[in-house]
This record gives sequence, structure tokens and C-alpha cells, in this order.
Amino acid sequence: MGDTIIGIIGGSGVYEIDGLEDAEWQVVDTPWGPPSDALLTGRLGGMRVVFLPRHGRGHVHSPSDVPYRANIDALKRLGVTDLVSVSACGSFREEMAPGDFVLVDQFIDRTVARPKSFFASGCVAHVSLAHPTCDRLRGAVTRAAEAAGVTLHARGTYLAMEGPQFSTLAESEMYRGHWGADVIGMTNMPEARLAREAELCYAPIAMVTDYDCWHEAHGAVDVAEVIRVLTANASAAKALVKALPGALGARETPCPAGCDRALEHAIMTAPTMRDAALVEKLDAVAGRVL
Ligand SMILES: CSC[C@H]1O[C@H](OP(=O)(O)O)[C@H](O)[C@@H]1O
Ligand SMILES: Nc1ncnc2[nH]cnc12
Repeated sequence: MGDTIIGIIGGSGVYEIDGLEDAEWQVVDTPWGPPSDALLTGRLGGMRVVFLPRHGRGHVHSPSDVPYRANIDALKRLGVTDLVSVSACGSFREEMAPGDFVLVDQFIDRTVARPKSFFASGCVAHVSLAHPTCDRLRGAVTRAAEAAGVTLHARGTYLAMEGPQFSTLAESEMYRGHWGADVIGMTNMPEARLAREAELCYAPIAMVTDYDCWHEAHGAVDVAEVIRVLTANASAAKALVKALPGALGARETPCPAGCDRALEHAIMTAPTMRDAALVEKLDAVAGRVL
């Protein structure tokens, strides 16, 4: 097996990580345009790590405009095999309190205004998204959280909304009631879809910053309060990330769930009918099977 290279996407409030050896910001261009920012490469616990701030340093990209395809392409291009993301989120559960971390395993996608696939007419592909997160990588995040002394809820369904406004009370009640969502945010979709298409193992860590607007004892979401919780928990997020290389270890076998082979039988378009320009754009993401 090849080396494990850990990718880390930092969400709101997480614009860099410290403690990297040989740290270097690298500008990477992709066929999908520029990523959110330069990528910070280096070594952590002897393992290669690539970090990307999802909204860019200074928080310049809105959730709808984050260049999700360029971000995943750039991470793949730099050799990332295992991708962890850190995101701020609202909670729909009393027991998932502000300051807690939730290891998301499932998604409900309510985003409507973002390109969601690398594939299109000219090179059509359908990957499975039944299990959109990687169990092996989630196991490593769990062990890293234990090592770092960080409380982590073992699973959760993340509702991805378009934003940028927060939800209405009626939406919040629907998501946490009939829909069964546990947390809400604006960015993990289409990130998870694209990570799967790029054959990356993906595990999203959600940091609870608020109770959205449903909780009678708490008001509507207040960004100042979100930032306060993020800042108070930044050191826990960093400790978790630092413990990850040791918890994940070298990649000795292919992904048991097949994340790294997601495209194996996914491409439908006959080789003779493929759009050459699109195939060229897919070099990093799908070069293994094209
Ligand atoms: C600062 S509250 C809203 C903002 O924060 C979350 O971003 P991220 O997922 O990148 O941490 C949420 O999705 C919104 O984009
Ligand atoms: N309540 C919420 N809804 C959507 N995104 C969020 N990010 C942080 N809190 C959020």
C-alpha cells in the first residue's frame, strides 16, 4: 500500500493548524479553478499532512461559493488519502451541547445552488453514497479524540442547508423532528459527495456552537456567540488533529469499505463516447480508472 496522507479541511474559525514540521503554504491550481486558498503542507507525528481553510484565510468564501470541486481536486492532487473536516454546526439534540464534538456519519442534503459532481454529460458516473463517511477513518478520529481527552459523540446525521441565513423555526423543528437530523451546517455537502467521487476516505467532525433556534432556553443563532464557542474550543480541535496521525497509522490495506475504489464500476459512458476535455479535467480525481 502507498503512504497515508491526511487532509484536513478547516471550517469557520479554523484557518490554520500549528505544530507542522516543514510547513509550507503551496498554491495549487486545478481544472475546476482555484481552491479556497493555498494549501498548508507539512508533517505531523511523522505523517504527511495537507491543510486547507474551507472559507480561505480571513473567511472570504460564503458557504454557497466555496469552490468545493477545486478543494477536493487540489487535496487529491497533493496525494491525500484520508480527509477529515472540522465544521461549526448547530445542534438539534439537548445532549449535543455547545462545545461538544460530533463524529458525523450521515447526511441530509438540502443545498440547492452548488455544483455537486465532477462528472457530467460526456463522462457520466454514479457512485454509492449510502454510507458517505469512512468507518476506518471514523475509528481513527474516535481514538484520536480519546488520546486528546476530547468528548466526541460517536455518530450524527448532519443536515446541510444552503444558507447563508440560518433556518426558520419551522424548518428547525422539521429537521430535528420527522427528519431525524442531529446537527446542521452549510458546508459538508457537496464536500462529502465530491470526496467519495475522488475516492477519498472522508470523516467530518462537527463542533457544536449553538442550538440553532428550536431550544426554548436559548435564543436564535448569534454569530458572536458562535465565534465565542469556536474560540473556546479551538485548542480541543487542534489537540484532536494532532493525535490523528498516531491514531490512523500507515495504510496497510485498502479501505475495507471501498472508499478508495468508489469509481471502480461507476463510469457509464463508453470510452469511445467520452468528452476528451472533461476526461482531461478528471485527471487527478479519476485518473486511476480513466
Ligand atoms: C459561523 S456560523 C455559519 C458558518 O459556519 C459553518 O461553517 P463551516 O461548516 O465551514 O465550519 C456553517 O456551515 C456556516 O458556513
Ligand atoms: N445553527 C446553524 N445552522 C447552520 N450552520 C451553522 N453553523 C453553526 N451553527 C449553525
